[in-house]
Amino acid sequence: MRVLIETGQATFSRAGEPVFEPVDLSVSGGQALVVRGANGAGKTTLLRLLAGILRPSSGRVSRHAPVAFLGHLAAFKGELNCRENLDFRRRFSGTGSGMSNSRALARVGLAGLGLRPARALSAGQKRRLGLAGLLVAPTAVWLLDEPYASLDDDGCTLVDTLLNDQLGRDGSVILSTHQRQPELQTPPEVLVVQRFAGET
Ligand SMILES: Nc1ncnc2c1ncn2[C@@H]1O[C@H](COP(=O)(O)OP(=O)(O)OP(=O)(O)O)[C@@H](O)[C@H]1O
Repeated sequence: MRVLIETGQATFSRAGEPVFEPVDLSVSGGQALVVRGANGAGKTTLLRLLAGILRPSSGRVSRHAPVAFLGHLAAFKGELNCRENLDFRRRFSGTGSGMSNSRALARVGLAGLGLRPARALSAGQKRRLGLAGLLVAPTAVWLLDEPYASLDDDGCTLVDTLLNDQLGRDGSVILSTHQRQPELQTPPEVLVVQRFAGET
């Protein structure tokens, strides 16, 4: 299977010091990678590096396919309603056509909330809207930071289903999680991010 995203000895520095020990990873279509590590180890930083939001201060990050990043805080405009946010996401991503708004909202359990401003959604509903964003603008690589956060049991099962669907389309998923191990048809690889230990 084709490699969709990879790194070679990649790290990111703040104030001249690497956040985490250099990371080598390679994820192909149909593969999932779970990123683990202690609080502050650098999981979010690594995912932002993979997304291209940050640039590596040493080593390399190579993206061979379009990526979507879903962070802790959903990147939605609070004053826009759910449908408008999904329209924005679709236009902004420029990727191929995905689900319609109404189908995506129904898929994530937000049917009937299309006209509600994003700021008026509960924490879990905001996470679900983020998932809908992945469905309206499909990409080969999903980078998900704590995708189970704020979700109820049904929401967590929904995440697992969407992950399995993505892998079934030969997409890739890289996700961080403290809460639970994803229940996937093919067991994911695990990468433990190690906080930079300093020069020895
Ligand atoms: N904008 C920033 N400015 C300065 N330091 C930052 C910034 N963002 C993160 N850090 C620091 O970088 C380190 C890694 O943070 P990061 O959020 O990547 O960790 P994490 O592994 O995702 O943590 P958690 O499990 O708590 O979510 C931490 O020490 C954090 O304080």
